[in-house]
Amino acid sequence: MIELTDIAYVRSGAADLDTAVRFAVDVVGMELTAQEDGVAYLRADPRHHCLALVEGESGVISSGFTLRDEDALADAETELEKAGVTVARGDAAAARSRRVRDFLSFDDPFGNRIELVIDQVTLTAPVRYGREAGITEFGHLCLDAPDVREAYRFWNGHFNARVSDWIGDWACLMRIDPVHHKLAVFQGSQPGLCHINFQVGSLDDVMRNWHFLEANGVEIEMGPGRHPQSTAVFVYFKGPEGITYEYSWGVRLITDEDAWRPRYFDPAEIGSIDMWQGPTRRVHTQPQIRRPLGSTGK
Ligand SMILES: O=C(O)c1cccc(O)c1O
Ligand SMILES: [Fe+2]
Repeated sequence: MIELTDIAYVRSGAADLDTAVRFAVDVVGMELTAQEDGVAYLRADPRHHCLALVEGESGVISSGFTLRDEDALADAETELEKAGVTVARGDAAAARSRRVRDFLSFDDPFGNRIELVIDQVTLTAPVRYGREAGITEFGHLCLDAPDVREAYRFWNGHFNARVSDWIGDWACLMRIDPVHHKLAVFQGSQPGLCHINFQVGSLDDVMRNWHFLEANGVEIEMGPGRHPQSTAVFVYFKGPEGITYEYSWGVRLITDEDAWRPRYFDPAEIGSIDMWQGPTRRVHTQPQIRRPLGSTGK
């Protein structure tokens, strides 16, 4: 069993890097921590970055998760290879580019590129948020897969991911620590990034951000609303390069592991995604860039 200790980052291609960076800083409110070799690093909390925008073809490149140490990394490599998963070690330049000491990459059964990293760099300076959006941390990442049940078998079979709630066969919300979910898989025809979530400090932040987004002509994909699963109040919006962002506040913590029973919500029932029953627009997905394993492509 491979123990994911946290989410680390999303790495994503940007055909128009400057526009994507401007949006991430001026609209989403992240800090641009560095920009070099065609990669822009954005952070929302002490992690060096939780979003790396890589100049080039548009689309998600990989999603990173942290492991405890190098023994855990070596064990993960063995376990995945035993299960028939093709795994590649990152080279020094690729690790440096990710601001991690070492990492492995592999594809999930659907082609989502996953990276397991150790020693992601932490920055000690206070985050200089690009805007006062109230962001407190990188909250969760959500992948697409054509078969959500199969995706759960993968994540639960090899990793410490446990389902917190199902939304039919449409979505699986998984926890790797007490936070209701840090990883989710949504049904989609292709592998890809469904959305990236940032937690904000208060309900007021969600609502202020919603007004800010509307006033600045940003496309609201859904919300403000309240998810019945995590009980978080949310708003989804669309940024450049097909990236959907979510702000949310009030995520449920599952503190008694053994007492929690995953619920099953029917996506066809009213209120199953948004208890406030707001209009449901399709959450946009950023497709996965398919690259041969080992070619980290920066
Ligand atoms: O927070 C949630 O519960 C949630 C539910 C459905 C979809 C999401 O993106 C969520 O974050
Ligand atoms: Fe979400």
